[in-house]
Amino acid sequence: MAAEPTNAAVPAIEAIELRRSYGTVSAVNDISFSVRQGEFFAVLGPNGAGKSTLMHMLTTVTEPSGGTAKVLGFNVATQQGEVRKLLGMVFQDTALDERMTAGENLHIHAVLYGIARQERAEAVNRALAWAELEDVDKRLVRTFSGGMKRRLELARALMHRPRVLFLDEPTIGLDPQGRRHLWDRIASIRDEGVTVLMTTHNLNEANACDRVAIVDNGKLVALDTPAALIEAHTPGVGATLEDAFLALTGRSLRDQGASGRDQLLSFSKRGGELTR
Ligand SMILES: Nc1ncnc2c1ncn2[C@@H]1O[C@H](COP(=O)(O)OP(=O)(O)OP(=O)(O)O)[C@@H](O)[C@H]1O
Repeated sequence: MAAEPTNAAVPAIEAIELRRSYGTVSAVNDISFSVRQGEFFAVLGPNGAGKSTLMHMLTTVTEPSGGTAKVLGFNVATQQGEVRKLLGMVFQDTALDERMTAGENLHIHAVLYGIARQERAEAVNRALAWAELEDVDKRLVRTFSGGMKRRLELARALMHRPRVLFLDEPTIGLDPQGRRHLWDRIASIRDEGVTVLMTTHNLNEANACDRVAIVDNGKLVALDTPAALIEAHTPGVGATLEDAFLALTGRSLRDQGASGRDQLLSFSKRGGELTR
């Protein structure tokens, strides 16, 4: 079920003065940017910077407090149905039903996204092959490793051939083998012309993207190619994207001032993995 082609000049994603507040907290504060169709785009930021909130607004999960966001020209606040058909998403919390098999999880997605009955079995098989999970399609998902679950989620998100894919820290919690394997799968999406917006704390992954947006305290503080960010913010031989990131966002630990609830939330969002 391929989506209708869109004029190539229309941005894949557009945020205009986008805002979201929680009480007195400005989680996202007047952020504007535009992502071209087919672009690989990373959003980087310290803990609590507003990355997930931004992604949730762009995917119609969270209503903006102000401003506008569009996916391929459709407004996320007023044209949610159109937007949802065009996008795929993999968030940090698994959306798989662990009491079902891999094949059943994919089949349900095919039904929900309107893949025609006669095409479903082939779509499920194609997704299993893409995720390299053909041999375990009848196993319950709760018996899968973290890497297998993440590959299954990604394959599922691609089943209805979305034009724009949103990935919230896609490789977090995986061992180097699992991370590399999943990253190779993500990189293969690039060849198919799908636009990808991902949040990540992994600077190598951000470095491999076409452009990187750096957010801090709900604000967009820089947006450019990795090479241009390094050149502009930490010129010098051997400077890295991590150097540029630290130059732009400082070195203070963001969880330090957070409430106990925030720290627990942040910890559990990472599946119990301590990252700092
Ligand atoms: N549902 C909510 N209710 C209240 N505050 C929230 C809620 N969601 C996010 N926040 C607050 O908004 C701010 C931004 O949070 P967000 O989760 O978007 O950051 P993040 O950049 O994704 O962080 P992390 O890297 O730790 O996942 C934080 O101060 C957070 O505590």
